[in-house]
Amino acid sequence: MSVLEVRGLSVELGGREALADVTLEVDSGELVGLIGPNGAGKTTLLRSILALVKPRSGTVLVDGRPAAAGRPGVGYVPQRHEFAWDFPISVEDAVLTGRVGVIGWLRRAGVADYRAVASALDRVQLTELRKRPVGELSGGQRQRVLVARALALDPAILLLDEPFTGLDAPTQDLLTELFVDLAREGRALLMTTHDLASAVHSCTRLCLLNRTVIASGTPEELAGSEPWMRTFGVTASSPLLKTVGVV
Ligand SMILES: Nc1ncnc2c1ncn2[C@@H]1O[C@H](COP(=O)(O)OP(=O)(O)OP(=O)(O)O)[C@@H](O)[C@H]1O
Repeated sequence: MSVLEVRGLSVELGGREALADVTLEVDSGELVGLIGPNGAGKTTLLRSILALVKPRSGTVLVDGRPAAAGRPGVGYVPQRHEFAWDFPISVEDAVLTGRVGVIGWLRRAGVADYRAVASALDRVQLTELRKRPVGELSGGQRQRVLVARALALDPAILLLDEPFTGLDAPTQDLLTELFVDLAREGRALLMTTHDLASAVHSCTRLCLLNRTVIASGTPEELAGSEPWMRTFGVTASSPLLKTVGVV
């Protein structure tokens, strides 16, 4: 059984079809790159998996059970601008908010919660900054906080929405290495990204999306230009094809 199974998912937003008959599976041990142009429906797909968007039709199963908002087992790393960085809390407390679904809103965090936070901070190499207010962090440090916040749940699947936007090369390398390691340890990862070269290099599988799944396969299986041209609506002379190494 796959960790994530999306079957025939269609979603309408503002009277327009954002996703049409999307079928996708992500297994334990996979780092799947969700690739597509602006407006392709990538974020909508992640939000549907989190049950934050109601589909018109289709099903989403996580570990064989219907997706439900806030359920443990699904770690979500939103785009950086979606988090309230001006909220006066420390790095440690921001990461702890990732466990609210486990702790409950009105209960105090326990030893297991603080242990999970410490371990997540260690994985993103932020232990030294744990007492710093989140408002004082750089963009790269903020991105690492969001990853730690999702990891603190010890999720079976990690959903990452454009985790590399605006990051310098060393921070991007650190996170890429972490994602590859998490997949090797048996987690399932689904990541949207516009960094095509990096996705081709580091993902075990790519899912090309433009409202529906145009193609899915290992980077080697997607070595022809046709699915990329269809997904992005570009011609055979597009530099994009060079970036992904298919010409
Ligand atoms: N709340 C909303 N109401 C109406 N339409 C929406 C809403 N959110 C998104 N859309 C539309 O749904 C489509 C898919 O948007 P989505 O954000 O999922 O794309 P994306 O692939 O994540 O894009 P990007 O790469 O630009 O982040 C777009 O046409 C967008 O305008």
